[in-house]
Amino acid sequence: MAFLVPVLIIIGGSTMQLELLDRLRQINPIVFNISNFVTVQDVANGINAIGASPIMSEEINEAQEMVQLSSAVALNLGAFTMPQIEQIRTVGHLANQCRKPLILDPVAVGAVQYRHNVVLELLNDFDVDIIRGNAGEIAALAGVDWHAKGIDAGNGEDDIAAIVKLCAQKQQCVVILSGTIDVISDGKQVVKISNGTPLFQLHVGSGDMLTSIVGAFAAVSGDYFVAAQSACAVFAIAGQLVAERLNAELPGTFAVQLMDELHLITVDEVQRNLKMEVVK
Ligand SMILES: Nc1ncnc2c1ncn2[C@@H]1O[C@H](COP(=O)(O)OP(=O)(O)OP(=O)(O)O)[C@@H](O)[C@H]1O
Ligand SMILES: Cc1ncsc1CCO
Ligand SMILES: [Mg+2]
Repeated sequence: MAFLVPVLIIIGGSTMQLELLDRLRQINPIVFNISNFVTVQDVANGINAIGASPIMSEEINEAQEMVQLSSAVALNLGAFTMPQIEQIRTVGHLANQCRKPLILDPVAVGAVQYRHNVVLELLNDFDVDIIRGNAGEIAALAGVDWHAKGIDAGNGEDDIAAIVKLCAQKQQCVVILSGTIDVISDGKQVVKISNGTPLFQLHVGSGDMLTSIVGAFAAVSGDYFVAAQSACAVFAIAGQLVAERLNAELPGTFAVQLMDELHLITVDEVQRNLKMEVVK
């Protein structure tokens, strides 16, 4: 087994464990995803590229085996149908029973009331460990007014750090609000990561990829707040490194090179580029 050099970045009492990236690549954890049909391929390849192992299923009869063989479970609610909700509910319960980290991506709950209602019911049914959404989605789950636009974040006036913290307190889990700045809270502390590139917004499914990569980091860390921060840093910096090499807005090239960069990015590159602050 290769020697792991611990890289701890401590900013104002919050700890970022960048060596989780190396641990993830050594362990190659299986992440079970309930994906959406729009971005399933990107999600599978994103998990693979970073160094984990994806598996997808829509069949309730294999839910138990799927949860048992995986080290984390990511539920993406991007395009569910009613029969699938029964599978999602079963998988959520099984993940709790088997103590597997459970990550939720509440796609478009800020824009579609039906989805919002379904997601709130599910959140009452089982415990999620990490929620990852954009501002429109996290504001909706926090109960804050926001003008979400379909799957996109939309606009709002409120302080996003306060929204993430409120959402984390309300849902009693770690919450990631991704966007120009990723804001992460466990309900007490709030951390901001200001890496990334606007090119992420030109690739549908960037957020879905991040959600499942958060699952891969949670699979190799007992601390979900730290896992969430590390995943956000690695993903945003991977995109940023690609954008810095491009000399025009090239969404197709960005998507292809993002996959390459997820595979190539090192702890050292993350450490050198990280822009992180603890919110007081
Ligand atoms: N303007 C931006 N500048 C820098 N990084 C960005 C910007 N917008 C998004 N990102 C990054 O893009 C990634 C995906 O987050 P985003 O909030 O766009 O997800 P999303 O809205 O759920 O996307 P999708 O619906 O396409 O899956 C995150 O790593 C985030 O940091
Ligand atoms: C475009 C789209 N519609 C439902 S899910 C999805 C992908 C982003 O989550
Ligand atoms: Mg999304």
